[in-house]
Amino acid sequence: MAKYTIVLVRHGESEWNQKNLFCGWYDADLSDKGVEEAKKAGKWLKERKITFDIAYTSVLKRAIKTLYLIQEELDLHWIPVYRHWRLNERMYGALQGKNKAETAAKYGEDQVKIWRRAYDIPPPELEESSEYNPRNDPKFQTLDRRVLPLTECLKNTVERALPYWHDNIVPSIRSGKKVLICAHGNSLRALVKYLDKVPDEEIVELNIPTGIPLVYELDEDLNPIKHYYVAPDDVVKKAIDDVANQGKAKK
Ligand SMILES: O=C(OP(=O)(O)O)[C@H](O)COP(=O)(O)O
Repeated sequence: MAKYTIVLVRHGESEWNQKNLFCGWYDADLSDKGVEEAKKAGKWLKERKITFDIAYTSVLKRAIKTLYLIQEELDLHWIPVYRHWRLNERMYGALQGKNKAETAAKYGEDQVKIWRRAYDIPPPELEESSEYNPRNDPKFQTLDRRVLPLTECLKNTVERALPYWHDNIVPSIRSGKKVLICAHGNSLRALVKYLDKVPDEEIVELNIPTGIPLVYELDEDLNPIKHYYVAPDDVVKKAIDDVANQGKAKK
């Protein structure tokens, strides 16, 4: 019997997802399709009578806006929302701004899969002078420069996301609050890896689609009992395959 239920949602399609660019900490907006996906996510939750007391998101607008659109569908504008950089997408290093298919054509699909999905192999670092360096971004000026990454593998993302999970999200869950987390493909892969204890070599095959709520039922020790997407299986499968195929040389 589940003691707690939490919901994870990757934001709707961003303008950079649409262009098939590595995005990471770049603050891309939602595409028109992404706005519709976010609204649909809210409708799916409403149909299932899933509601929330509190929500967590990153400091990136694609996740913040998706969360707000879900709140609108559920008429939950009033719940507390916490935004934190530790829920940001994985910092994609020097790949940020590059097209995934073109990168696969140049370096090979196997290399791109390693950069996208290997647990502990980070892409090359951003140059200090890069326009994408978070150390030059006003959003992050109050943070210690040493915590701001120039690249991350998933392992690094797990390591920086989990303190926020343990210190902020877990106490909310344990207090009985119904929690929604609206984040990113790889910051959610980090959380799923931790919750489901997915081995390093298996996390490579996990892809999370945009805008489809993923429900986790947890026991009293916060161990997952089961998880499921709220969309029809064929919709989920196609969306997951589409994410995996973004790293192919030709789409
Ligand atoms: O910014 C990104 O993720 P997001 O769209 O979930 O924020 C990445 O570009 C996702 O790319 P990936 O699926 O190749 O890891």
